[in-house]
Amino acid sequence: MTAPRRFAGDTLVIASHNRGKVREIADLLAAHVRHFPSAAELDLPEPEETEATFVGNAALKARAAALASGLPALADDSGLWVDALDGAPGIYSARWAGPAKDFAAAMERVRRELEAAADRRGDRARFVCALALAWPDGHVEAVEGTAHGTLSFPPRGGKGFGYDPIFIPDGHACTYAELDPAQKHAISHRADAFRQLLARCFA
Ligand SMILES: O=P(O)(O)OP(=O)(O)OP(=O)(O)OC[C@H]1O[C@@H](n2cnc3c(O)ncnc32)[C@H](O)[C@@H]1O
Ligand SMILES: [Mg+2]
Repeated sequence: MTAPRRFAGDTLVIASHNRGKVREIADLLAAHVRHFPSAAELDLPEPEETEATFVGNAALKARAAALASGLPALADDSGLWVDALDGAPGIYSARWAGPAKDFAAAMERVRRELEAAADRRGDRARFVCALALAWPDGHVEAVEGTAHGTLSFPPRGGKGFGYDPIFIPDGHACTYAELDPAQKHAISHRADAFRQLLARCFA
């Protein structure tokens, strides 16, 4: 096995067009990287996510941004995995919200499909976050983090983004959207992935 490649520079492109994610990634990176322009700030195109896995799509997005910018780039591909829906919406989590990014509608679809699920496997779910760090020469390092929990309806809380208002992380009584950013960072799927990436590429 070859050793992981370390990140040595002071600028890392955040290859995401999702402002909620970019904010969380910037928080989690702040102590380790000096400059982290986002793909939107650099006007980089948003590639089509054609892979079948979180890691595959994270690598695709990171590689595209590294090639287009000539700088190392970090991408996040994440989503909500609902046990009773066999993992849906999963890698399609953003697509369930449609071009208008209507997460109220996407959360309502989760509720409807959960209610209709024939085998009533309950309300267990997890958030998954794959992070991929790519260099302009095409090299990629990738990790995947998870946070387990249950779903709760109606949606609650005004913090966070996306599906946060329906996800209650294990060990808590409130949803992700009711937690302050620092509390979410202590337990989130994204923080879990960052712990692994920092140990692998920034140590
Ligand atoms: O691909 P980029 O440009 O990074 O932005 P995106 O929003 O399309 O991101 P994804 O393709 O990874 O889709 C992930 C979806 O899952 C949702 N999601 C990911 N992490 C989340 C979190 O911490 N809390 C709530 N929802 C989350 C989020 O709203 C996205 O719609
Ligand atoms: Mg996306």
